[in-house]
Amino acid sequence: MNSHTSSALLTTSLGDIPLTARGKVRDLYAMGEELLFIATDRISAFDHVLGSGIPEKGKILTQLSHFWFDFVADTVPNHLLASPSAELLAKIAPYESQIEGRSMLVRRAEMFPVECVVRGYISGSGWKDYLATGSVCGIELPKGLRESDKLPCPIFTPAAKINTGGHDENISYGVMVDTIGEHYAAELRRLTFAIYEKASAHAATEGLILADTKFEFGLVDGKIVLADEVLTPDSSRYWPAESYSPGGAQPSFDKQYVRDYLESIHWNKQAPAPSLPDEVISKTREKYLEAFRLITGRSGLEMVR
Ligand SMILES: N#Cc1c(N)ncnc1-c1cnn(Cc2cccc(F)c2)c1
Repeated sequence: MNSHTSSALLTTSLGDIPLTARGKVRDLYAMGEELLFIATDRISAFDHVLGSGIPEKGKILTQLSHFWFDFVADTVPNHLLASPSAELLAKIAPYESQIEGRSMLVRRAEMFPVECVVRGYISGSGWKDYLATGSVCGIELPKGLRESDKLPCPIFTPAAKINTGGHDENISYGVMVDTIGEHYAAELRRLTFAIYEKASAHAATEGLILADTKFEFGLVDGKIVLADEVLTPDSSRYWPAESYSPGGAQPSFDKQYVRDYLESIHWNKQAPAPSLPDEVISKTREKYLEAFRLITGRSGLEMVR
């Protein structure tokens, strides 16, 4: 066990602000209409939270979300709280040093129960569905695609949120319409493509392929807002363009060291997730910092907000 073992990463509450949701690597605390969205240093791989955290991962990914929320602000409003209440600020003040830079104060939104996934390349669950059916989410694709091939045009491949912590389930656009109605389904699809177009173009200028990404939207005062984290390596597949080679899985920009290590120890995924050697931790941290520098153009981890 090293200093970043998972036991040091789990907090159950922030004072009297109740924990309202816990993901693999994110925690959400709620105080009325204001939420505290905390990105932890936890890292998951192969759907398991590992026994070690990556120092500053939460801060790096939060600052990336801030950057991207601002970058696409002219395309879609977001859930960030412009002015948190004095009461909430007072409540979190004792924890500021623990959560500084890796927390977002956001407005409670009525979240759509759909993950809005857009794919510019065929990979992951999309590749599995394509192999099985020749299509993804009911969208028929050209025959003969190789894994990681660039698609003729980006596709919208929504997924239904599965609250049990399992995999979200790919659904057709028609099912999405049945779930949230034609108006919202069409608008979320339009926004998803518009954000992806802007973000993938920016990533490409920095030598990064944004292969796919997942957005979550909600309603605040009846208006659609972009919520959750956005365009982070945890919600997106980023590939280094210089090593792009279709015909197989691409190296993950941020998690390849972790994946290679887990493969090297022949980790049995039914066994408890192992801790990581310090070298894997430090190299992985460097990859997150590199993504931050490339995407934001900022040399250091100075806060965006
Ligand atoms: N963002 C946001 C949000 C919002 N602005 N209003 C209401 N609900 C949510 C909300 C609910 N679940 N999640 C995902 C999630 C799960 C687990 C931990 C997390 F930190 C985050 C996001």
